[in-house]
Amino acid sequence: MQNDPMGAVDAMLRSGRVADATATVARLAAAGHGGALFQQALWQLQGHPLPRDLAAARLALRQAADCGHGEARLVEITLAANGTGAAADWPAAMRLLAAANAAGDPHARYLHGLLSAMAIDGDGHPTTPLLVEPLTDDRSVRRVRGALSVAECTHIANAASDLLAPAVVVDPRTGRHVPHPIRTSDAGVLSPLREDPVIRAINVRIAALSDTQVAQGEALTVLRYRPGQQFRLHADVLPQVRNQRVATVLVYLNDGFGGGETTFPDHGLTIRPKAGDAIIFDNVDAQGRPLATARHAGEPVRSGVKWLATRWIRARPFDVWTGPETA
Ligand SMILES: O=C(O)CCC(=O)C(=O)O
Ligand SMILES: [Fe+2]
Repeated sequence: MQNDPMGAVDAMLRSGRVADATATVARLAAAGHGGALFQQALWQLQGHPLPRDLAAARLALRQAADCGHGEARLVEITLAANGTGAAADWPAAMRLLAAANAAGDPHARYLHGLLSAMAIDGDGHPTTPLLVEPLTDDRSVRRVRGALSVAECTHIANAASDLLAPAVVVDPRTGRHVPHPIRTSDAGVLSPLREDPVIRAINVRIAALSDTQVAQGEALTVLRYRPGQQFRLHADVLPQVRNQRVATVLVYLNDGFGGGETTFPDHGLTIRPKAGDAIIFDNVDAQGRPLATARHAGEPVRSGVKWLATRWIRARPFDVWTGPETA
């Protein structure tokens, strides 16, 4: 136990001694223990058991990284790129990534490889315009073929794979979780902690494709549909929110499965998923009123597994930490 003070902290948490655990971590962090600094940063990012303090988390990560804590270094790179706890600083994130790569970190090397294959400038913005093809006469549904590479699609699916959970809603009568009536797929949300520079650059690309700012996007959500699973006919607009979902970008992460088409019945439109293709559609009209014709469905998957990433885009910048319901 003496050699592994963080093991003792785990034991305290398991036995419900939360105050002891936070006090021990605070003491170790003040003494410059990398693992404790990293733990403190994670708690400050999650907002429990410590209050959320994104700027303090960044400081703790910096100190942990200086102690040679490899995971802290990777999280610091992620947050520097996506602007958590400080303004987004792509060049700084790239310098930190290059240093981690030079120090032999295999994950940094992998991320660096994916980023090197992207056509992006020194701020992580796409340099080559992608062709946006209208799929409806009113141009409210559009497609960009090959918006993402196969390697990028695989990276997104892998980044969410340990987060995937069945869709549930709370039954107002019993208070129990019951299966979601509309969507039966599993989902995982790539919060800023998971929005590494590769995913950040993809979110910036999605913003460019949809002519929006990256800050308007909700966290990228990955959906996985197994045979029989579907997203029944629905609209993406939310009831009673001030900051409405004005547009949606879907990216198909794979293909080769049976079924799983995206349909817009009011447009008579059926889209066959192809890995890397992005579908962009408006959920509201020019006055900001919900567009009835934006109703759409993910048809049941008949065979194989369908993977998709969704970015719901708000009218104004959206704080991903406060969650979709409170915005
Ligand atoms: O799976 C699909 O094709 C549709 C997904 C969808 O409607 C959504 O993510 O909002
Ligand atoms: Fe949808």
